[in-house]
Amino acid sequence: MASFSTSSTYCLSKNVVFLSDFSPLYQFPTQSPRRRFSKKIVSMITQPSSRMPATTGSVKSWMTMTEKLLARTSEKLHVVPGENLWVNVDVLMTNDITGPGAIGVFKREFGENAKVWDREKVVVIPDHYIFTADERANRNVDTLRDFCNEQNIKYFYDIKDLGNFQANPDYKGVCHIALAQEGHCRPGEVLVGTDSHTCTAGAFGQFASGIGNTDAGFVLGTGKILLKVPPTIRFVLDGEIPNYILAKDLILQVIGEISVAGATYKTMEFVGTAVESLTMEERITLCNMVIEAGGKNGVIPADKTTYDYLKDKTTVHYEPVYSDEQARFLAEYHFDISKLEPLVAKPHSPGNRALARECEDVKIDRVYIGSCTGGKTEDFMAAAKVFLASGKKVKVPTFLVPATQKVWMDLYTIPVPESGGKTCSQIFEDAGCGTPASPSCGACMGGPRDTHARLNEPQVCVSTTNRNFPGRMGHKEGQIYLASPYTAAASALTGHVTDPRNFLQ
Ligand SMILES: CC(C)[C@H](C(=O)O)[C@@H](O)C(=O)O
Repeated sequence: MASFSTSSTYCLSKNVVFLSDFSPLYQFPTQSPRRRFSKKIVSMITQPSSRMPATTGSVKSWMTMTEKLLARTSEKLHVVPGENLWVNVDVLMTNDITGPGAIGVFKREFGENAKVWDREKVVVIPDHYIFTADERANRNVDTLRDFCNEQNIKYFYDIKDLGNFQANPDYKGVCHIALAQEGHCRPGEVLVGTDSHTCTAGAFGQFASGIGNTDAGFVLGTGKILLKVPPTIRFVLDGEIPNYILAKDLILQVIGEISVAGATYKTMEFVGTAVESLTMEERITLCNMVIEAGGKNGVIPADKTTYDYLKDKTTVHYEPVYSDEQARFLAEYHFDISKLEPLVAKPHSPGNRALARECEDVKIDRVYIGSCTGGKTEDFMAAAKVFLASGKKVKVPTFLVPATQKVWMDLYTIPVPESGGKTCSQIFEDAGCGTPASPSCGACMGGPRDTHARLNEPQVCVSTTNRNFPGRMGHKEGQIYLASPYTAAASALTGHVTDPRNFLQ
């Protein structure tokens, strides 16, 4: 278990309560690396069960949200942490990096002519290495296209004209944000994807988790996945959020507290008045980074904010679930967010938390605003607010990579509050930033050498992305400071890591 710092530097009246011990149940099964799917198992789990779970008995069993989500989707009345379940998947997402591998497993195990279990539940989103001349990267997108055509996949967000993303109306961009914007994230459901940041969708009150290609190949064939029920750690974030703090600060605070292994194979459930006050895009940021603490999934109870966001995005009926008041949590952490200060994660770990104001001697070479974590409309609005408040120009190259086409469009059309009607794009131009680039994961994960904004030199970058491991954005000696869009914009204006309060107060 992580060590729990009680340092007052972070000014939080926090306490940690350990509520129960499930530890003997976390043993991972060992598997042969060349496991092949047994025909018997496949047919056993794909046949409808003739035996319904018992409904008699007077003992009420309390469950957490995640336990309820997994119980419902495995057709059980009650589940406990550590239990292995065959879960029915509502949505399987794959992208251009992992999709070809998952398709390969599916074909190998189910046969060249096999059909996916449900053509409307597979969502295929090219987004990572798109705007590149790299032949292997281009081939990956072609592989996705061939498969989607062959299988008649309903939701394939294709791109053919790499020279002009706008000529591709189907193309969306970063998969986790596209999933949300296109209405594939719904409370009460199970969404899995071949990308570790699939946990993002937990913001909608659903079970969402990244899976490997072997599991994805199996899901493609059967619609089922074998999951061990994770125990839940509850994070209670209370207090009014100061106007210089964003969800990125909240999650950096949490990861800094519990470490990058502090939630390994556990659910991170976020509640409290601060969480309730977050917009959907901010909730997305919070859940997006639970994997950086090892979390199996992150989850936020659905509420009016969720339902309002979904109103014009889906007509699918969904049923939210909530943790019982008496549910058993592995531990509970309490944070008073009103006292939080802007944070960064220093190189080379998302858990390397520091106060932005304590890093102001760090000279930087560039700033990157983009990715599933920090490339949403509200992230750019936040950066624009800082540029607007300063009235100054950036001192270092500042790269802007909108997550999706919709975000890109928003930058050119939505007026920034209190700007006299200016859009983000105008404010960025006035501040001397780069032009918003074609939507994709861009340089967040490095990518081929010709990727826009890739770190090709051993430079220091302040970034709104989610990972700062060595080599993550390209160069293995690059240094990445993870930060909120406020802190990233403030740092761009000074050329040093900078606390945004220098401009926002
Ligand atoms: C491409 C994918 C395998 C990878 C992940 O799973 O996390 C990427 O999205 C990332 O953020 O590092």
